[in-house]
Amino acid sequence: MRLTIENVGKKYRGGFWGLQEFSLDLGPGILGLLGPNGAGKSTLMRILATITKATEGTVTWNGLNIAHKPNELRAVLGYLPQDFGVYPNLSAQEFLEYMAAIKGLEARAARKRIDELLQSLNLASARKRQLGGYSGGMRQRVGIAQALLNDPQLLIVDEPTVGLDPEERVRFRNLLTDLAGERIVLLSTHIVSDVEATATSIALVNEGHLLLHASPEQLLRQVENKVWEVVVNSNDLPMMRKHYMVSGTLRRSDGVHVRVLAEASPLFGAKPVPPTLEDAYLYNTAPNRSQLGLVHGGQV
Ligand SMILES: Nc1ncnc2c1ncn2[C@@H]1O[C@H](COP(=O)(O)OP(=O)(O)OP(=O)(O)O)[C@@H](O)[C@H]1O
Repeated sequence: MRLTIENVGKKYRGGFWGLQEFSLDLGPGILGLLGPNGAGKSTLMRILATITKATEGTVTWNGLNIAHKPNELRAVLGYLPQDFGVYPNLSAQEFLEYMAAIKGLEARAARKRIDELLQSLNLASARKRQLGGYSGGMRQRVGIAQALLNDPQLLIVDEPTVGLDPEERVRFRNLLTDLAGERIVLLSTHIVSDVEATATSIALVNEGHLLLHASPEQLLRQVENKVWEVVVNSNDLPMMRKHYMVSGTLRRSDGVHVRVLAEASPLFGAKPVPPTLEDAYLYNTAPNRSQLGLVHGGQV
């Protein structure tokens, strides 16, 4: 199974390009599509889900152009859009039966599949309750259930953890990991820890462009020996932020522990620390990259 995206661009009305010269070649695994709001993630996902057409470039699914032959992909596609709406007066069971009918599943096979999904998504006991009374996490699990009705080979989930509490978020990530295997899963998010926990590869997207496609390990290697920690007085924080690429701060009894991204030791007393994906994300997307090269001799 292969999804190939070649030089894809999407121009919106008014001439604005939401996506440009975007290329990726994907096989089975979980791809984390990571980028800030407005980067173009949903645009790409809508093109892949055959909801909107690319203005230029091609997407092929197992060699077939999805713009010309969308049905081959649609038959094996599961899609959880960002603005997934549920019908508040339907129960989970009714909603899934309705979605199965829309997807053209045969009724008996659909009932069996719905039973399995309600069990595996821990919704069986709530199946008869109206969706309007579900928590955010439960609603997202119903969203995933409808995306899995046809046991998709390509599963697309757009910002699935938005609005979930931390416990629900962790549960959802575990669920995605369990779902991987012999399918391509595309998970779009602006939350680094979502992809840290699940992705086999990460595509960083910014301003409509693919910045890079790499494994989490490759991303971490990129910032190895470039992350430093320095303890400063809280009054010095504004100055630190002005002159350095600060990727995090922690208040402790001895002062503020500031994580700084820099090519070389940024300050006297700065300690090298192991990088995280959050550091790598900032390294690639920060607007003011000149801060990386700043080397200061003296203490703050
Ligand atoms: N229908 C549209 N018409 C015009 N511009 C659009 C349309 N949809 C998206 N855009 C613009 O295209 C760019 C990419 O949007 P997109 O929704 O793909 O980003 P995103 O990475 O998914 O961010 P978010 O998480 O905020 O949705 C943004 O600048 C957005 O304003």
